Amino acid sequence: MKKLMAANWKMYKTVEEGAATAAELGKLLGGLPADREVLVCPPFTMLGEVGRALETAPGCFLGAQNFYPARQGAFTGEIAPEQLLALGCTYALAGHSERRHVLGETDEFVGRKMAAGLSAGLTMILCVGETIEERREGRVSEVLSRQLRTGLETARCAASADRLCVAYEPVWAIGTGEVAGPGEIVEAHAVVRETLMSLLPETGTEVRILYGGSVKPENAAGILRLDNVNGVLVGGASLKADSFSRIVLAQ
Ligand SMILES: O=C(CO)COP(=O)(O)O
Repeated sequence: MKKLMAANWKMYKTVEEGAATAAELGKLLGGLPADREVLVCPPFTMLGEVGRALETAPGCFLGAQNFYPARQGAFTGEIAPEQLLALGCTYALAGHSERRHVLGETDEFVGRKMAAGLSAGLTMILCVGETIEERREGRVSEVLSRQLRTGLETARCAASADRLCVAYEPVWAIGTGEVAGPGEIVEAHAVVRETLMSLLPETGTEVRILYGGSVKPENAAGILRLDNVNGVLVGGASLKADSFSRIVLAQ
């Protein structure tokens, strides 16, 4: 199973800055090891330019951070999965903690996005993770299995392992510099794996599970060696080509 090294640029960069970072990244990743794949999820505005800059970089894919779960229609300000595919996107995120907690997306809405994205032909990354309060209350596995169950409920029939990934991103580790400890990551990824195996008995063992939350060049190699860690989803440290390429190549 190839490790997926994913960048989430969130709401950062102008078109020019994004294109320049992607071009630099393409050069730095010339010798991408055979067991790694790279994904860049920039803001909508620069999908075309970033896609073009990464076109010649082998093993690099383009992803969207979000979309609206409908084919087309009167949804002012929204973007459809088909419009992303037409721009060269093959991946998209759903259920990121910032969308759940800042933008109020519910488990049910995340489930609709998973179903719409998968049936349109995108590879979907379902993001799950507990808040610090939920962890203190001992509710990590309850929260993760609920988010996975509702996220995949309507999407299950369309979810083949090669077009589904899960990202475990503890909310308290995102953008805080406080990376989860190895024990916490292994435990949470085991819960995700078990839940996937019960929801998708045929393919649950093959779904890649990424870790996200304060991944840096200094801690990436250690995280990537942990059980059931099949890649990383990187925010802040993915914004500079140099630091993201060091994460991508970390051994
Ligand atoms: O939210 C994240 C990736 O989706 C993680 O962000 P940071 O790497 O900045 O903690």
